[in-house]
Formats: sequence, structure tokens, C-alpha cells
Amino acid sequence: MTSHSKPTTMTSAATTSGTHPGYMPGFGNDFETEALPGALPQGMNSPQKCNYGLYGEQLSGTAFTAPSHQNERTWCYRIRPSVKHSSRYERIDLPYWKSAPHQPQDVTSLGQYRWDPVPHSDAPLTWLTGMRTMTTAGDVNTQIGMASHIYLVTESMVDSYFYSADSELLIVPQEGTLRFCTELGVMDIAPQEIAIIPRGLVYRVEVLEGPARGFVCENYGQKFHLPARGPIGANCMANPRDFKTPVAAFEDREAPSTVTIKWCGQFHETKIGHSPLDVVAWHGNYAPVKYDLNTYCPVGAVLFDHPDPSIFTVLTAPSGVEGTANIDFVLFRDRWMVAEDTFRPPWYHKNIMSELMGNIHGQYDAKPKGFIPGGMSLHNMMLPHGPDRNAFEGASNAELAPHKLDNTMSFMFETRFPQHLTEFAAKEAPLQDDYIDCWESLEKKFDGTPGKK
Ligand SMILES: O=C(O)Cc1cc(O)ccc1O
Ligand SMILES: [Fe+2]
Repeated sequence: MTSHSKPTTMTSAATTSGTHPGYMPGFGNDFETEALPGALPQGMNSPQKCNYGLYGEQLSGTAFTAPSHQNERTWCYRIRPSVKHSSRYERIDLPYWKSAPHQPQDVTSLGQYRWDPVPHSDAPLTWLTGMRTMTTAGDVNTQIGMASHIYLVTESMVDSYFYSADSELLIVPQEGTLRFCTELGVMDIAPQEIAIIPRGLVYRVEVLEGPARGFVCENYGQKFHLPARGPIGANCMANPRDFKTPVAAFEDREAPSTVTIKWCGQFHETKIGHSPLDVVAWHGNYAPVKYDLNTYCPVGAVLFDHPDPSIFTVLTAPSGVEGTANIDFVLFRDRWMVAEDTFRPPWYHKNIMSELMGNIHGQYDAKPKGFIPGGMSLHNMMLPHGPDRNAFEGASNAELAPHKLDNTMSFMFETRFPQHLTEFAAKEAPLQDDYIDCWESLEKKFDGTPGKK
């Protein structure tokens, strides 16, 4: 384990030094949690005076008037209100973190692209300086679309905090373990887990085991929620109880610090004389959450054919057009392949949605070589793709016994909007120039005679 500064412990009801204070199960639940007994007002939100001299503050994640089944907000009881910071907002530059609309002049996004893992360098990088935008889609100002990023993190944030007013972040670690110390509690996140940090929530990221690399989907639009299961029923896929939200934990610490804010694609900084992670108690349904991808229960073909990948949707973020996601987060995990007389890997296809994929672990069935852990690929709107020649030949000729697809975990950020490459993705990241050659050797088998070739 390499850690560049000691992880901090925040005060919580359950804290014994060094251990994690704990999590509460459920997705979108109305939680209540307090780090000190009696800190949470009961039966009301705004008592004339809060216990312990705390300030009450509401964090709204949806419009006040959003339909009640979508309405999200959290009441925080904190040592100081968020508005107490000591300087005006000053613009700063984080040149590698881009927002849509962003279409650099001499970069084309029309093509099939694949990248090797972005390597670590000697540079010390934090969650903020280590964020590398690969693609952007939609428009951050109108709260539509997304960006995909790779993060390379070696250093903990010290007396430095961040929030994004633009987006919620879906975090998919591939290497290393990070600790997210947030206003609402502490989450530790390792590879094969994911986390969602809501828009507006202040946090600091610490390296528990580094260097850390992973993928981020920055969602400018409506929040991720669990997909409707339809005829699948009440169980399987992602089950709500497997999502974990941290219990309240706080810091009562005075130190010259900064809060960086992402707002309309710009970054600003303000000075603050204390830790803003000072929420002693909270209740509500707008909160960070983590999820172990190994608890995802895949449902698939049990007799023949290959279903659409939407069958593997973990989370979906709506776009306003029914059934057409701003973003689907789709998981290709280990599973049994049992389909009879079936070409089992993904079929060849062109898709109106834009597919950005990342490999977390192992080998992906449509691309046995070249798409490696830490690597990414982009198959943009209406661009053809599918199995490479090896995958095609292997799957066309394999004996169709039940077969365990083991040692595999990849994912897709699929959006209805075209994704545009950044200069970093096109020029600095390890783009595989020969990617499209993986289909070049697919041969013509047709010779005018019927029968299976
Ligand atoms: O392109 C890909 O590899 C992702 C994908 C997987 C699948 O099983 C069906 C369609 C699809 O786009
Ligand atoms: Fe695809």
C-alpha cells in the first residue's frame, strides 16, 4: 500500500479510530443519521435553535416542485452554514477537465476508437489535477449530456475541498482505493465498486491505496436511478439494498483551506478557515451512495439469442424522452453462456446511442485482445462495430456447451448524444492507431451456395 498522507478519521457515532464508521443500505431511501446523540431535530426541520448550537441547512437535489417520487433533498445540521467562507470566488484553471460543448478545432470524433490504459506519471496528482476528460456530450449549461473522464490520483487532497454544481459524478475505480470524505459521511471505494457523488455535495478525496486510476461519468442531466425491471419483476439486476450510503461523520477543524467549485464548466476557488465537512447530523434522500458491482444479478438468454445490452443496465439517467436515456450505465460481468445455436458474443451493429466502454478487469468477449483493464473504447452514434475476427471465428465455431464467461468486468456509459473527443483523448492518451484493423481480416464467406459455412 502506498499512501501519501494518512487518511483522516471523521467523528461519527460509530467511529473507533481507523475503522470505517459504516453505511446504511438502500437506494434513494429517506435516511436519518446523527454523529452526536440528539443532534437531529425530531418532528420538524427548522427548530428556533438547533441542539449543540448547530445551523440547519437544506441541500436540494431537485426543484422544490419536482414530483414527489422524484423529489430529493437533505436537511443538514452543521457547525457553520456553507455560506461562511472568507473570500470571493476566483476563477482558476484545471486545463484537463473539460465540459460540453467542447469540440476542439482539429479533432475528429467520427471513428471507432480504442485506448490503452492512460499511464501514471511521476507528477503528483489529486482528484482535481488528475482528472483527464476523454469525451464530452450535450451541454453543461442546459444540463443535458455527460462527460467521460479518466482519473489518475496519487495524492490526497489536504485542506482542499471540491464540489460540482454542474453534475453528479459516477465513479468507477479500476486501480487503487480512494476515500471520499463528504459532508454527509465517508465512503471508501475500491475496484469493482462504484460510487455516486451528488451535484453540490462538498468532499475531499484521499488516497488509501495508490496510485489510483479509474473512470468517471459526469452526468449533467437528471440523476441516475434504478431502471424499471418490467416483466423481470421485483428482483435481480441491481437490488436497492446493495447500495450503501455513509452514516453522518463530521470534522470540527480550523485550518486555512480552499473550496474549488465546478460551475458551468468553469472552476472557481474560495478560501475558508475551517473544514466544510462539518455536518453533525442529517436526514433526507439526497446523499452519496456506493455499490459493489459483484452484487449485480445479471439476467440473460437462457435458451437462444443475444438480448440487447440494456438487459445489463445497472443505473439509468433519463433525458426527458421516454425510454431514451441521457446515460445508461451498463455492466458486462462474469456470467454463464448457455444459449443454443446462437452466436453468443455481441452481434455486429450500428447504434443511435453512443457507446463509451471501459475495462475494469479481465477480458471482454467481443474483443479478446487489445481492450485491456484500464483501457477504453468509443463507438459513437451510428458507427458500425462488433466482435473482432478472433472473437467472430471463435464464437462461430465453438462447441455450444454451457460456458462460464469468467474473469471479465467491463462497462458502458451509453448516451443518446454524440460524444466528442478532447485534445487529450485524441493526442495525449494512448490511442490505438490500428484499432479498426481488428475487423480488416473478417473474410467473405459467401459463395452463393446455401448451408452453414
Ligand atoms: O459494442 C459493445 O461491445 C457493447 C454491446 C454489447 C452487447 O452485448 C450488445 C450490444 C452492444 O453494443
Ligand atoms: Fe456496441
